[in-house]
Amino acid sequence: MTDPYDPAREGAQMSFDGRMSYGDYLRLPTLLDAQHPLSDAHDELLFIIQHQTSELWMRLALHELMAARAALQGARPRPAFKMLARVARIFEQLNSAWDVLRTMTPSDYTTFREALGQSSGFQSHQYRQIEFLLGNRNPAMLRPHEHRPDILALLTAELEQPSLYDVALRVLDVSVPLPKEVLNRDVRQPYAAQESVIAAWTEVYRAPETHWELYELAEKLVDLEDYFRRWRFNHVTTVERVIGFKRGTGGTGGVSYLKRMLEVELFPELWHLRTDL
Ligand code: HEM
Ligand SMILES: N[C@@H](CC(=O)c1ccccc1NC=O)C(=O)O
Repeated sequence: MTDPYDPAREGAQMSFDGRMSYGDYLRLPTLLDAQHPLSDAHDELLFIIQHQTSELWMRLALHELMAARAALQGARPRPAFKMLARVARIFEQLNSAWDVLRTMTPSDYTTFREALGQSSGFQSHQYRQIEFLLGNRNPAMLRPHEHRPDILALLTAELEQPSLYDVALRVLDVSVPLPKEVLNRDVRQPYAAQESVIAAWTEVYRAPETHWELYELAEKLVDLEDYFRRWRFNHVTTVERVIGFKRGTGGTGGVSYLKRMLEVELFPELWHLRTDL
């Protein structure tokens, strides 16, 4: 009879006394001690893990987006393209995650919804920072964070900086000059589409071979927004499936609020230019 396989014979490390192990490096004790359901409902753990994993992916998305913006500001477009492509994939990951959550029926959710009180994804500061960074800016969204000066400071600092799209427009301006009002706008305020910007991006799309990097930048942004729109759509559809037209725990109209958010255009001119190309 042969001995059972022992990975130690081929060198697998088996002793972690005084050595950093997998769990040490990944801080698993902290990570796996952060799930505290407030009810006895079976599905509450799914709900918690779904949100915690989403927040982890959002953390990575922010890391990539901030680096991509810095790379564009530093005239390093190629590393920025790589990071933007990764962010689109992160959103794809978040999109697939809805398939797991959708296994929770309205009957399952009502067993613990009351335990959530007035908490809601509406108060996700990382989500709000992603929106602000991409260019969907509304200072009113700072208010739910007023009780947390540290988070408020992060979000306010984000509003003070040009958004990813503001930076993309400055890159565009180097080859296709834009009006001063576009470049010197108050970056804290919501962005409104401009005819002059449509005209500038149209030049890029009419001659991709002349403006190859701008063309690539534009398509990376469109790709990212495409995935982001799918996330919003998956969210609102799941919400309607699970709570119908009830008001949200965060106090908004629920589905009506989320449907309104479907109309947001992050990089409006990149979509508008296509009609007359
Ligand atoms: C059964 C599952 C879910 C339900 C019923 C639900 C419901 C809602 C509702 C009704 C709102 C509107 C705000 C309010 O009044 O509460 C909202 C906002 C939000 N939810 Fe969810 N949600 C679910 C899952 C998720 C998941 C998995 C995430 C991932 C992080 C998420 C993130 C958000 C975010 C970021 C907002 C703010 C959106 C914005 O302001 O544009 N939600 N959700
Ligand atoms: N707004 C949801 C509650 C909810 O989904 C939620 C609650 C706490 C933490 C995250 C949540 N997810 C997204 O909004 C509701 O109205 O049922």
